[in-house]
Amino acid sequence: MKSASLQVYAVTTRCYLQGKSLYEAVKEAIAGGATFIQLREKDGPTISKAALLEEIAHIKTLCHKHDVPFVIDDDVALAMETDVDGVHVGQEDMNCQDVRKLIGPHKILGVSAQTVEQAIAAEKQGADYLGVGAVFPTNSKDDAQDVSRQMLIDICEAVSIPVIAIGGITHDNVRALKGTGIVGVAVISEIFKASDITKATQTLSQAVHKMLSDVPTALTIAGSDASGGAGIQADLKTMITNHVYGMSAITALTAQNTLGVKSVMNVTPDFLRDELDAIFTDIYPEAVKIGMVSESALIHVIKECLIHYQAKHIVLDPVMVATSGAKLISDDAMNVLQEELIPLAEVITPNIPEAEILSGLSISNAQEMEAAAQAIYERYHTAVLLKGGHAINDANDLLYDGDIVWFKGQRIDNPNTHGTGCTLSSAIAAHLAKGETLTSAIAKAKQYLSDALAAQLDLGHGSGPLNHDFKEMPYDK
Ligand SMILES: Nc1ncnc2c1ncn2[C@@H]1O[C@H](COP(=O)(O)OP(=O)(O)OP(=O)(O)O)[C@@H](O)[C@H]1O
Ligand SMILES: Cc1ncc(CO)c(N)n1
Ligand SMILES: [Mg+2]
Repeated sequence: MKSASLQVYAVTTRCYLQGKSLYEAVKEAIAGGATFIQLREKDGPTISKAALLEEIAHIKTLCHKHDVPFVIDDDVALAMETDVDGVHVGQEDMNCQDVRKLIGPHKILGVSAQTVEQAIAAEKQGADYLGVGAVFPTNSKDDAQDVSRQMLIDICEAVSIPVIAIGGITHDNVRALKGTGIVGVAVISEIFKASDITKATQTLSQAVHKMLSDVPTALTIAGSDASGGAGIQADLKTMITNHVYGMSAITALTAQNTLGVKSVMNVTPDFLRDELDAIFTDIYPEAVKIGMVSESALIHVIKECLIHYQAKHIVLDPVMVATSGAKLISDDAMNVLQEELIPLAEVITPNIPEAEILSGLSISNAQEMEAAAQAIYERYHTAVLLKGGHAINDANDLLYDGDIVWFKGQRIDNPNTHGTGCTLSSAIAAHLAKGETLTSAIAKAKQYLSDALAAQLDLGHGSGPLNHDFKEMPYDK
């Protein structure tokens, strides 16, 4: 069995067929691109044994004609009697080692798993693939246990046999499974509940192919840093090392290095619009990071384009001052940024001085960070990640989105912090592009930043850049 045959795995049900025979329904599903068929009789067969055997023989011939594997759920004896391609068993069914012995080495054995331990055990006992779920809420299986995205990722990493996801999957939500490591999805109602089964399978199949083949994409709208440690350059390095395809709309060129900013040349609003049009009409970014934008005319263009193209997962780093102390935004643009861009963002990432300006409160301890983050949140209704890099003792960042979540970090003894803010915000965007939740994107981004800082690169005469491409020495909290 090839992994490719697991891409669109159709699990049958008689619930919704309304007079159509199961054979007809399977035929339509295969015509629409189903690559695997599992016969499942949730409450036992509703037809006579003789009719069932005849139906199975019929479906088996059809599947073999189209090179589609055909297995039976639970009923090992029936699978052997009908000599189909294999069986699928759950944790409550027969032990998989015993099933493997019964069916022999050549038949397909699929196993349902909900934990890493179950997955590893099933692989050891001879499973050919794993079905993991429920990944979304579902009505098709009452006892289905919820499996988080992280659990799905952990299971895919823990085993070398192919993994498919199951449970509540539709053509609309399948994108969210991107980047988990699965090779396909199993569905019941998305296919068999449809009045046009062929069309529904085609739509699902297209969405699955897109989910499996696309690399995640992200865009940074920011300024270029000639010395490569911050801005666009930091963002693109961050995106590629976090396995996301990065694109850039440059708002300004800065002649800067680790000692400071010598001069700035903004692009024209028309040129920025051309950049954004070129990007959004071709390779659509699944997340957007916004960094340095120093003029209000540029902010207007960004706002219009983000709304026009319905941009998602916007991470706004309200860059005001460079690490070296240089001012990177005009006062007038500051106000426009606050009023026009902050409300569009999924999260904003001010450092302590920026949060003081945005909240009008002074910050000198953790309680004051919480109060300032809450004040900013209440004003703009946008989640706030208040970064603690400018605090003295630690490097704890605070997310306020109605609730408070602290992301704890140890202060790393490294004076080379040029571009930490840019790196953190683009890493968050990269993980959002991969489908992570906001809190898990922030946790992973912070870990990446800590590792890049702990790698102790020491370049330039001032506060130098991070090692975006560290390979070893992961920083252990
Ligand atoms: N010495 C350090 N050790 C560990 N983490 C740090 C250190 N300095 C900064 N950080 C972390 O780096 C991230 C960026 O925070 P910081 O407050 O430095 O942002 P910033 O001032 O916007 O950065 P930039 O100077 O690049 O604009 C945060 O997650 C912060 O906790
Ligand atoms: C271009 C650019 N963007 C952001 C920062 C913030 O550190 C910087 N120094 N330069
Ligand atoms: Mg910053």
